[in-house]
Amino acid sequence: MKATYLDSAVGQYLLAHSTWSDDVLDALAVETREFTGDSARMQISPDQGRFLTMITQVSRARNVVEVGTFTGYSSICLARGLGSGGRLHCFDVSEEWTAIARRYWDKAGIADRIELKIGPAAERLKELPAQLAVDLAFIDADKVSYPVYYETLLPRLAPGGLILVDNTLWSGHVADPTNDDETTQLMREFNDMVMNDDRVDSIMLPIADGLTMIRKH
Ligand SMILES: C[S@@+](CC[C@H](N)C(=O)[O-])C[C@H]1O[C@@H](n2cnc3c(N)ncnc32)[C@H](O)[C@@H]1O
Repeated sequence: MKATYLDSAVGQYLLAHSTWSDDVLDALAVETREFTGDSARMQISPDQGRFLTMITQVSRARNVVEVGTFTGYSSICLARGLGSGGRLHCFDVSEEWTAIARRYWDKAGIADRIELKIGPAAERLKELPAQLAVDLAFIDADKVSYPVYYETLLPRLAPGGLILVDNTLWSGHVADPTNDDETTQLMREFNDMVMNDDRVDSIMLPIADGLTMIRKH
């Protein structure tokens, strides 16, 4: 488990009572650590991955957008939750990291459901076809651009559509009034923006580093 807001015994119990064991994802986690070193911390955790698969399934999402693909862990989890004909549109700036993702999409047998666009997502998101209605989006890229990703994706969602946003608890720093580092302040501003947006309802879940689930009215 990544950052946890539970004590360790409860955290271990939770892990032992959730299903997620998977050879492809385990191998991807190992290769990501070997190839990217410290950057491997950016990868989502297995419990979060299982949640992404389940929420994609239960929401019956057909068109899913991911902003921040890295080496592919979350994209595999999202793509696995898609029903027949479903598509995942991925965005990332890194050719190098997403080359690993492409290999694992093949291994996981889901490459034909995924389209990847390389470049700054704030620009490349504008290339999504105008008629494409997004059912579910997962935002997990540069924190400074979270408001732009949110404002770009929200109008594309049908009523009932979902946006999931990662790292919204930022290791708990957002709730520490003595912490005023730049990213903590950005995350607080983003969280306040969502909370004050009357177009949506939202819930902040203590999964991994905080995952906010936002539902458009
Ligand atoms: C936290 S990682 C994503 C982790 C991924 N969801 C996973 O499960 O492994 C953030 C990713 O955002 C990408 N990124 C950073 N700035 C970006 C930008 N302006 N546009 C698109 N992607 C960006 C990085 O290249 C990195 O791969």
